[in-house]
Amino acid sequence: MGKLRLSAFRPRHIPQDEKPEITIKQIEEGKGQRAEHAEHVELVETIEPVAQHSKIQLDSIVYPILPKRTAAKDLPFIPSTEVAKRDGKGGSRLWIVVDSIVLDATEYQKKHPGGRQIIAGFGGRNCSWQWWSFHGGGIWDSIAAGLRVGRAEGVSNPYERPPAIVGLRTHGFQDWD
Ligand code: HEM
Repeated sequence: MGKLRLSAFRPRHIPQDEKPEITIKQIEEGKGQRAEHAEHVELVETIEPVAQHSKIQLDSIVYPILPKRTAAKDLPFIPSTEVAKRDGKGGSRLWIVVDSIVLDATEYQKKHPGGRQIIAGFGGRNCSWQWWSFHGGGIWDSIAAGLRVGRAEGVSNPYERPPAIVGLRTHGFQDWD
C-alpha cells in the first residue's frame, strides 16, 4: 500500500469544456446530487481513484463527520437516495437518520452500549422514534451531535410508531375491591 499524498486530494484543473454536465433532471433522479457544484465534481473525481487504492472510504471524505459546533442549518443537505445507499452493507458507511439529521454510526456502532446490531438494522433508514425511546437529549448532545454528516428529508422509518397511550388504563389488575 503506497503512501497517501495529501496533494492527491487537491482538485486538479479541468478545462471548462471537459467538466461533466449535471442536468437538473439527473439531480432530481438522484444521479448528480453530490455534484451540484462544479468544484465539488472536480474534487470527487480526483479523490475517487485515490480512495479506492488506499481503502479510504470516499463517503467519509465527501461527507465527513462535522464538528459539534456546526450549526444544524449549516449541515449539508443529503438526498434521501444517497442516505439509502449508506446501509453499512458491502463496505458502505452506516448512516441513520434521527429527526432529519443524518448520523454516521460506522465507527460508533462498535461502541454502542445497546449493541451493534440494533443500529446496523437501521442502516440508511430513519429511526427517530426508536432513538428517542431509548435515549434523551443528554446523549444527543454528548454523543450523537458529534456524529452528524448532514440533513435529509423523506427518509422513511421501517416500523410504524405504536400509538401513544393517552390517559389511564388498567394493566390486568381487576381485583382492587
Ligand atoms: C448513533 C446513534 C446512537 C447513539 C449515539 C446511541 C447511544 C447510546 C448510549 C450512550 C446508550 C447507553 C445509555 C445509558 O446507559 O443510559 C445507548 C443504549 C441503547 N441504545 Fe443507543 N445509540 C444510538 C443508536 C441507537 C439506535 C438506532 C437504537 C435502536 C433503535 C438504539 C437503542 C439502544 C438501546 C436498546 C439501548 C440500551 C438501553 C438500555 O439498556 O436501557 N440506539 N445508546
